[in-house]
Amino acid sequence: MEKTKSILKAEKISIGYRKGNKKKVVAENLSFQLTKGKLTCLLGPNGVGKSTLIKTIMGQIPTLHGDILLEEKPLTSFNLQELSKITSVVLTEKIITGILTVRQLVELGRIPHTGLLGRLSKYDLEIIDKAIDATNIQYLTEIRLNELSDGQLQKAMIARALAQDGEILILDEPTAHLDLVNRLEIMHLLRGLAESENKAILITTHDLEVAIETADIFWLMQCGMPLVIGMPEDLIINQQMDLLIPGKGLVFDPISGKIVQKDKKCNIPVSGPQIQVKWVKAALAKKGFSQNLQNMEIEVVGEPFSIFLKEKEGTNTFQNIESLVDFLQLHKT
Ligand SMILES: Nc1ncnc2c1ncn2[C@@H]1O[C@H](COP(=O)(O)OP(=O)(O)OP(=O)(O)O)[C@@H](O)[C@H]1O
Repeated sequence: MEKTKSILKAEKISIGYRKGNKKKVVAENLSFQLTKGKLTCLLGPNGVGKSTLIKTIMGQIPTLHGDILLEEKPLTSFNLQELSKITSVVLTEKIITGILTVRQLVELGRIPHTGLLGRLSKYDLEIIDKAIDATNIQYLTEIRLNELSDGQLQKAMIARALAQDGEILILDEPTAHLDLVNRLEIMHLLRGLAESENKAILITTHDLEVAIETADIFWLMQCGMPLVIGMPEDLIINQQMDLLIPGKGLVFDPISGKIVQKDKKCNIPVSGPQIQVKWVKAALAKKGFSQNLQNMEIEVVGEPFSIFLKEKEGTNTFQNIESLVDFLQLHKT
């Protein structure tokens, strides 16, 4: 299959749950396609239906309306074993089988190909080694799962999914319990794997900033609306990131790529080296000094770090941002 061809697509489907003859529609009019070689991130507020969409794409729950096409055929025409050869899934739930070693976990990824009691062939062992190498966990192979950190466990789970060797990899909140360094590492790893292994990778995440840095494609999901799809940078320029923030006094700041409080930008003139100016302004904005410092100017000098607060009455000098903020709070509020 060509590198950029979509492997899975849907046109105006509805998703949700059936109980008896009652339907609960979670979202409708959803159109999308998953492309090999790309990392796609599904983002949206809590409860909007991301997990429901993921479960539908995995074939765990049927659509309420319309078909999902996998390799041009309806998803419903595949049985579970066929699906597990094409789609590998990493869910958020922690695994209970903590006594397995990392290598044994990765070997489980071959079950769709070997059967539950099947022996691993030379080819299976090659695929397992490749998955371990691709996720950089060679040093962990003999460690038991209950002795791993959350970040290491997540990598082992990704290696298991890679060993399954499907063309689609789906991960539900793969960075949920991780610190910033591990979140970035996992997302860069997934981004690299999408390209080097030519997988279509779909993840759900609430980690907007890390996702902007690493994703090829965003699917933005919002209540009652079709998915908004595009490269994160295009969506930022087209002012569509605010769709992720329903009110609550927050806005997406297209300059920093972060969600910030409305009216918390600092408009006080601050001059000096770029980094120092950025953080002086950030501290003033955080403390609410956005526009209310009349007839004042701030000059920052980098070496040695000094801040000059210039007013009609004279200039005050500070050696750090904290003392500037303390002074302003005491005298200007
Ligand atoms: N098994 C189920 N039966 C009926 N309704 C369900 C079921 N599972 C989830 N829902 C409902 O579907 C809606 C969407 O839930 P879903 O878990 O898909 O949202 P989400 O976007 O993944 O949320 P979060 O970001 O909090 O994980 C919610 O109203 C939820 O209560």
